[in-house]
Amino acid sequence: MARMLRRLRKGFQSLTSFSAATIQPNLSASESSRSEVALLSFFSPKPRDFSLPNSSWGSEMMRLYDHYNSQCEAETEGGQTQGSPWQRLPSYNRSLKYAPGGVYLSKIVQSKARLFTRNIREPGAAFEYALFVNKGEKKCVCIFQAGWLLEGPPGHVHGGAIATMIDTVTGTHATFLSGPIMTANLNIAYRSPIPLGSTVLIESSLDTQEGRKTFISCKVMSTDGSKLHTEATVLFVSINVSHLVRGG
Ligand SMILES: CCCCCCCC/C=C\CCCCCCCC(=O)SCCNC(=O)CCNC(=O)[C@H](O)C(C)(C)COP(=O)(O)OP(=O)(O)OC[C@H]1O[C@@H](n2cnc3c(N)ncnc32)[C@H](O)[C@@H]1OP(=O)(O)O
Repeated sequence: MARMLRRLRKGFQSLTSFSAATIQPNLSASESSRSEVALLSFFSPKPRDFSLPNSSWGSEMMRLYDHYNSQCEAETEGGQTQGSPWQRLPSYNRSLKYAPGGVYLSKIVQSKARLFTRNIREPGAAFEYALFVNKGEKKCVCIFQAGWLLEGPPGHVHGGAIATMIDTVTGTHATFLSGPIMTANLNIAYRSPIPLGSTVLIESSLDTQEGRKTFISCKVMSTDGSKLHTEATVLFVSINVSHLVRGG
């Protein structure tokens, strides 16, 4: 049990200690990002980072990725990091890779467990997204391209898929700010439908932290900011990681 808890804690801690990707000097940011993925998958034993660009990303997704990624802290040749409040958060297909599960999960289920938003293999089919956190302003921006498997109303994104992305972005943001949390309350107002295949911005901002409670607001908008698609308020409650192992 103590070993399980140590592994869970390690997973949460790693969320706040990522360093931004190093950009190769002779390539454009997009070329560099794409080649980084290819190289990683061939030579690195590291798990795949799903928030790096892939061939399914459209031009708007790439433009926004390059825009935010260029503002992130970069490692200099001396191994120092340049002071920038922005940081790109990597994203893996297991929420906590080493979490052994609770008494309520069999070993078979746990070994097959995959993060909901990262479990469809075909690039571009479902949730394509990358998150950037601004430590100074305590806000987080996600660029999200909604694939064809997320259809709800004809030609538009399912409300449950939008809720999933809001929970994912604000939940990651709350974890970054407050450590291990669970969503206690999620209120959503759907203002205008999101066309399937489009790229949108999801902005998460901290409202208040009161004891164990972290209150976050979230907006889903068109990339030029002219259209509000969805807004939400979310309450997260800090938990002791043993809450997850014991099954609540
Ligand atoms: C899971 C963590 C994710 C980490 C990410 C890791 C790295 C990143 C990797 C990948 C990114 C993906 C990120 C995804 C994130 C998704 C997160 C989810 O979707 S979580 C699943 C859905 N949520 C549940 O299943 C909760 C079920 N509920 C519970 O377990 C409990 O009710 C809990 C923990 C929420 C609270 O239980 P208590 O016993 O610990 O605490 P009490 O005393 O009830 O509440 C504490 C305070 O909060 C208020 N509170 C609690 N629930 C409330 C509610 N529903 N509405 C309003 N207030 C509430 C209470 O009134 C109290 O306030 P007063 O201190 O008295 O002021």
